[in-house]
Amino acid sequence: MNIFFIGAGNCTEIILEKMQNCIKKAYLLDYDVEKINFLKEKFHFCIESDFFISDDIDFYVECASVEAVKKYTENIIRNNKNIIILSSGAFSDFDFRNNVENILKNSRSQIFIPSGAIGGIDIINSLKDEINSITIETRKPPLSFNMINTKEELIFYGTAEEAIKNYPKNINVAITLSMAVESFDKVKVKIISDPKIIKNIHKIFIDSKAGKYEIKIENNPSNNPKTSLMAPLSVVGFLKKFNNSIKVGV
Ligand SMILES: NC(=O)C1=CN([C@@H]2O[C@H](COP(=O)(O)OP(=O)(O)OC[C@H]3O[C@@H](n4cnc5c(N)ncnc54)[C@H](O)[C@@H]3O)[C@@H](O)[C@H]2O)C=CC1
Ligand SMILES: O=C([O-])CC(=O)C(=O)O
Repeated sequence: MNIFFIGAGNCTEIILEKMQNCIKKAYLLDYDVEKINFLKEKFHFCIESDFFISDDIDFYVECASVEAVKKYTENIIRNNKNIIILSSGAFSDFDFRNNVENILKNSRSQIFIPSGAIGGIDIINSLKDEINSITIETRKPPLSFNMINTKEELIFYGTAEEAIKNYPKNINVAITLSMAVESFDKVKVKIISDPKIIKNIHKIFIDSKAGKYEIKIENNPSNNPKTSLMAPLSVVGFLKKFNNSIKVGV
């Protein structure tokens, strides 16, 4: 499999590590050359690259930033290529979302938004219109927010759209939930900076006509304290099962 990675940071390193037996060529794009050089040293199949489109590439994988998603997605889907997007926060921008949806009407591309650092998307996919409200409470150590508070602090309460504007590297999960439920009004977000914890904890509360659901996720952080290890692992899980004939949990 040949993969073009947008972003050569923490998540890309974890995906490369876990997929090294399945990847033939990994093209790396990053404006930080040191990150690229580090990964080239570590994995012989990595190639530094400017952005390009080619039939040689099986998947584009974005592990960079909301800004990078906005910069590269249009070109990828106009050229009928598939992309996996971790910085799902980009979809909180109505104009971007609308443009992407219009292009996809005449494209063979598929955009895959992995469950990332959370779970419960299967419940939302099943219930959809039955859902009244979703709340996500995200609790991370102060370092994730570049804070040094010594007492627990509620640093945000509001909509998913406002949350990602304020915390673009910490709360993509709220936009993933909004995309799953196809509504940007139903998801409310609480963000807490908590000095007592060392994990990234997400609690998701779903109130629906079919029942009530509470999901608690206690993620170990990766080398980037903002990012839970499960986020890149969700991309690995997706890539490994993409070609399976039996798909579980769809
Ligand atoms: N959907 C989810 O559940 C989650 C999403 N994320 C998101 O995944 C993304 C990657 O996370 P990490 O690997 O931990 O971050 P990281 O900061 O370690 O790596 C990102 C890399 O992308 C590069 N980059 C950013 N914008 C770029 C651009 N426009 N052009 C070229 N290079 C660019 C940076 O220089 C950096 O090397 C982040 O946006 C993060 O917020 C993280 C955790 C969970
Ligand atoms: O990794 C996490 O726990 C969540 C995260 O950073 C995000 O959604 O952007």
